[in-house]
Amino acid sequence: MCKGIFITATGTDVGKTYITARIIKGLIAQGINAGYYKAAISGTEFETGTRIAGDAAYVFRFAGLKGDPNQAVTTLLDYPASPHLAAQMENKSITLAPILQDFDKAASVYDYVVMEGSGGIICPLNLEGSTLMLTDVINALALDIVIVADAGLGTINSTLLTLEYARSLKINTRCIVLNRFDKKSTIHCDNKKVLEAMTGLEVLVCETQGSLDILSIKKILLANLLDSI
Ligand SMILES: Nc1ncnc2c1ncn2[C@@H]1O[C@H](COP(=O)(O)OP(=O)(O)OP(=O)(O)O)[C@@H](O)[C@H]1O
Ligand SMILES: C[C@H](N)[C@H](N)CCCCCC(=O)O
Ligand SMILES: [Mg+2]
Repeated sequence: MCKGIFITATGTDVGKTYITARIIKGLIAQGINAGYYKAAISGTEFETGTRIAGDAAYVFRFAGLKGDPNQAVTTLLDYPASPHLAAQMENKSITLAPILQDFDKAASVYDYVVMEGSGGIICPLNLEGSTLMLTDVINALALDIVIVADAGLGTINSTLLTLEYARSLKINTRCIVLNRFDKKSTIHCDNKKVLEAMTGLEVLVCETQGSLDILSIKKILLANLLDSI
């Protein structure tokens, strides 16, 4: 039975891909057949005339995943905007069914799927006709989430807002990861303490150019796997 986790963040460019890659690599190092999936990538790159889903390519390369990274993404969009807008610009319509099918396909290949979100927890995938929000996908897949947040000033507000929004939609948060964490920073260390106290969640850290230690991986994810035993 496939288990999975959804990696969201307090916004775009916060480190979802960076952390996702390290989670998958850490799981594979534990002998778990883990893989990657993303519903929509906006802001593709071109290499020798081929459109590349950059996030997926980075994760496949870093975690040593086999196959075509583009196949791990349902909708590839060129323009670096909210997926709903980037899709409109290409006359595409992002709908739920293909996402659920592609996640199930990933679940048939891997024992554990780490799904990366787009932007932050509130991200429109389609605002024309049938509205589709990223949270609709999280709920349809019944996935827990990990919230990636910057470690610095402002993260108390943005992390708690993200958490409260998830809770308002009955989405379960597994833990928080403070990214670009500097253990010498008074603010970063206090942010970790405050968020632990105010949320009751594990607050893990990843330093700049750093990784997640295996204890963190076990705290976040193996608990999921243990649930299924
Ligand atoms: N801990 C870190 N140390 C060094 N570089 C980092 C770290 N976290 C993120 N980065 C870099 O910062 C940039 C943004 O990170 P990333 O691409 O993971 O963000 P994202 O949340 O996935 O963005 P998007 O919303 O576009 O998917 C990337 O170049 C990434 O390699
Ligand atoms: C283009 C960017 N790198 C991401 N792929 C999409 C970010 C969506 C942000 C939506 C918003 O909150 O305004
Ligand atoms: Mg990303």
